[in-house]
Amino acid sequence: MQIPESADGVYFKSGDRLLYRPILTGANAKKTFDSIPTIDVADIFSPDLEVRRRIAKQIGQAAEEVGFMYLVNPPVKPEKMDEAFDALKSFFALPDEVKMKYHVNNSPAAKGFTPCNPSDKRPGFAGARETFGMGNDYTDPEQHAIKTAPPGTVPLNQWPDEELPEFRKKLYSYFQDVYIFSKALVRIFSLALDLEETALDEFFETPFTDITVQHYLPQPEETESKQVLLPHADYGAFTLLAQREVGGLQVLNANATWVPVPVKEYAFVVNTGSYLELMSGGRFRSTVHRVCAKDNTERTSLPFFFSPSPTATIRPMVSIQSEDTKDKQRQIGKEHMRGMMSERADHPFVKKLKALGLGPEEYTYDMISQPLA
Ligand SMILES: O=C(O)CCC(=O)C(=O)O
Ligand SMILES: [Fe+2]
Repeated sequence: MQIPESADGVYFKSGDRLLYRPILTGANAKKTFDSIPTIDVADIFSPDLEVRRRIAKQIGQAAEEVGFMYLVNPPVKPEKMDEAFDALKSFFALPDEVKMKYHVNNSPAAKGFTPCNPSDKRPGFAGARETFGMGNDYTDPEQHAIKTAPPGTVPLNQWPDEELPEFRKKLYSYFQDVYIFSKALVRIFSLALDLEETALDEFFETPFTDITVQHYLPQPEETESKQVLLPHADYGAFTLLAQREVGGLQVLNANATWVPVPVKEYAFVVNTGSYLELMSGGRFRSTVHRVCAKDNTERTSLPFFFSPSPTATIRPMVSIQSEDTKDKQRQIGKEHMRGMMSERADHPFVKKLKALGLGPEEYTYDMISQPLA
């Protein structure tokens, strides 16, 4: 999808839709945020429900007013974050021909390495970044606590065990902690909607998890305004982003002004995505953001995308506040397949599905982990 540019507003992508927000100035300007709120979650596992409710109130307010927040003192230790970033640094430092062994085209779920390709015409990709991704793969024993793989399942994740024997262990150690944190946040969001604390649990029994690490490359000829990740809204339930040393993330407010999200060491930047927007009847916002290159430096960002189970069908769980979400329901597995089909036309798995003549209505998430006939 090409994203048009305009002097009067901002075009952005959400899932497979193109949306627009006008710049409002003077008398038209709305009351909106100009910074990202900070919330202390040190007591997220407190046995006292009232303490958890207090955290939920603050997080709910931030999700409604901004859609982005810093969560400080999270239950993921600084050492874990450092280990994950260090492991990623060693991965991206490998020679290209080694990284190419783990190319996303080897994985039906497009997990693994995507090289930086200057001729890649996809928005935000041209010469800007390379990525490494991992996510749901129940053939990995590290995920057996969530689920074991049904017979015939093919592996989806790819690990550079040969070159970096510690990489997988370090990334999984981080994954396990952010996973537990995310499950706790599901309950916090439930409380924030004045629901029973466990009311949303059933949607997240075997959640979609996805880490897609972005390694932004230095942009020697560019000024600060070069967009290296184009404006978009995340479509998951929520995202837990870890940043280290170099910033560049910006968030769009209601007047279409870009608000910076500078690095706060060892905090998570948490943003609510379109699935939680729908489940919250439009209360929690899926806010537009982008990344701009800065000072010709490289940057690595580590997002953990957390979504309902592929088998879940989500719906508004409280009264509807925004017309946008009226009467909507979404089948998560199908949404995922549609996203993959629209974003990765050149992927062999996507081509194979097309060759079989299957239309979007026939896609099921199981197709990804079972060999295609
Ligand atoms: O690199 C960042 O800081 C943000 C990444 C992001 O927004 C995304 O991957 O969806
Ligand atoms: Fe994002």
